[in-house]
Amino acid sequence: MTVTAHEQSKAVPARSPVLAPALSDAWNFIDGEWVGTGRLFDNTNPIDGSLVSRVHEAGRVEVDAAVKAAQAALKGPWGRMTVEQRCKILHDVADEMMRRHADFVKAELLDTGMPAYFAQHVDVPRGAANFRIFADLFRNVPTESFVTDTHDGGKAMNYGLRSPRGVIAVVCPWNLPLLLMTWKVGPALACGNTVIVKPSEETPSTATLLAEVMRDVGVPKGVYNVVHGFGPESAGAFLTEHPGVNGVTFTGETGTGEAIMRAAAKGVRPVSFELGGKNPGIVFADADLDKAVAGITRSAFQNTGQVCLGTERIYVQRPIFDAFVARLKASAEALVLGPPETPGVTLGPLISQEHRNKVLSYYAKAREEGATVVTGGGIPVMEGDLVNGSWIEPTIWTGLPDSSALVREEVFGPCCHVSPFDTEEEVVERANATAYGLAATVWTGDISTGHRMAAALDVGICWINSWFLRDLRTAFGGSKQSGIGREGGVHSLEFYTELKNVCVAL
Ligand SMILES: NC(=O)c1ccc[n+]([C@@H]2O[C@H](COP(=O)([O-])OP(=O)(O)OC[C@H]3O[C@@H](n4cnc5c(N)ncnc54)[C@H](O)[C@@H]3O)[C@@H](O)[C@H]2O)c1
Ligand SMILES: O=C/C=C/C=C(\O)C(=O)O
Repeated sequence: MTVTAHEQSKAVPARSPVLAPALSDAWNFIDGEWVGTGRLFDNTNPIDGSLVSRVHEAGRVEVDAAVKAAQAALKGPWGRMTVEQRCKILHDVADEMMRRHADFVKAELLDTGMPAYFAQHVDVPRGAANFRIFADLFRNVPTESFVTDTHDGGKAMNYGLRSPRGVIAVVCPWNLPLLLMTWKVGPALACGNTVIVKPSEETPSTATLLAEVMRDVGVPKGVYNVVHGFGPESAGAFLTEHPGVNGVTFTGETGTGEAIMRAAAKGVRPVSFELGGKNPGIVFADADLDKAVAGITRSAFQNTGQVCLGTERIYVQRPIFDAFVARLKASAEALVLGPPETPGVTLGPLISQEHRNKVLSYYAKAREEGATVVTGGGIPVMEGDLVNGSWIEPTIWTGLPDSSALVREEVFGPCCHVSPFDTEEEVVERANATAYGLAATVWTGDISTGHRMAAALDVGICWINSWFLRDLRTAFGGSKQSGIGREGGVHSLEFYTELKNVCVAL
């Protein structure tokens, strides 16, 4: 049952109730209005399984309404704004997000259970920065121009003109919901597009809250729309199949990317994909051991291993292998599991019981394949209501061959396999022997080694003596099955705009 705009004005509160206590609803946001459907699914808190909200699943009707609203908005006040006005309003969005920092943190914690400091210092501020950086950048990007000699001895002038691509579908995962959604919405809007966001069914809250922000700062109706639901036979599929969508930007699993690519093939619509990974972490014997252990602890376990850039395959040069494993074990065992706002907590739960079952199946597989369990390997003992959460132990294995599923497949949990290597050539070959190519982190005391490794590794992003250190002006994306295209800085223009060449005979 769709609630009409007229009924909504009576039925729906001025603010969406995402932050109200349990049993509140998360609504779709279409053409500046909250839209309920009566088809509700539960959004639960992974720390204890409690109900966060009931979410209105969008069907074809709501998706179609969102597409029509987004198309109309391209021709309305939004489409007529000057670049300056558009950039100013995106700064207003960022300011309002930071003013409501506590609300965004709370929404993100309820959906994901991530430690509060992570949402406070990474997820939410990066969400705001994703609007500022692209607003500032696109205001100042030149287009190319060439003078051409013509056959008759004259000249012609060529210049580039960029225009928005149109209606952009933004399909998002659950691991860093606000950060990853705004990473797409920021540049899409800065380029003058309109968007329809399909947040993950696991994490609907911050996208809904952002709708309030958009409305409160005066983003015209139809520019930012949210449709809730699942993938196949639900809002995700309906949106990506919709002929009125001019481009699909997606972050998520490689298999889902394949399904979306098939949907986008109809009508030859472009895609921008940030997909899965099985990223190597490589530690040379000359590395600063303290920094390398701290870095790999973050890259393997931060956000309970639910970071696409995380490292589940660690290669350590043989002379320091035993010392490194002992130090990493101590560091993993010092992580503190618990609810987001408990002081000292560094690790939250996995996103859901379903995802925990998947990760635990890999923990079982590691044992079957004869891995040495250095630490972890199971479910931690939690107290009170937390026993109903999707908690899992950070886990380190050694002793598996490179052919093992654990070393080849993305687990997306707080775990890594550590293996010794002898030479640079060997580790490059082993690191590259994967279908994925998202990121790598290399730890070495010799910067020349670092540069050689960066050039030799088949990845879109290579960190040397660092990890997840981001400058939003740089290219971001994966090679091989980890993605299609690059976003970040001016690279985002390639997907979010159409570039037209104008040739003028002089
Ligand atoms: N490369 C990157 O930058 C990056 C960043 C974050 C996460 N990831 C990847 O995301 C995955 C974890 O996220 P996830 O489990 O939410 O991913 P997922 O692919 O299961 O879901 C992502 C989104 O796609 C939707 N979806 C699912 N099937 C669909 C379909 N057939 N059509 C349209 N939409 C569909 C889901 O509802 C969700 O909103 C991991 O593989 C991780 O590596 C990659
Ligand atoms: O989980 C994946 C993290 C991706 C990070 C970004 O997209 C980013 O930092 O822009």
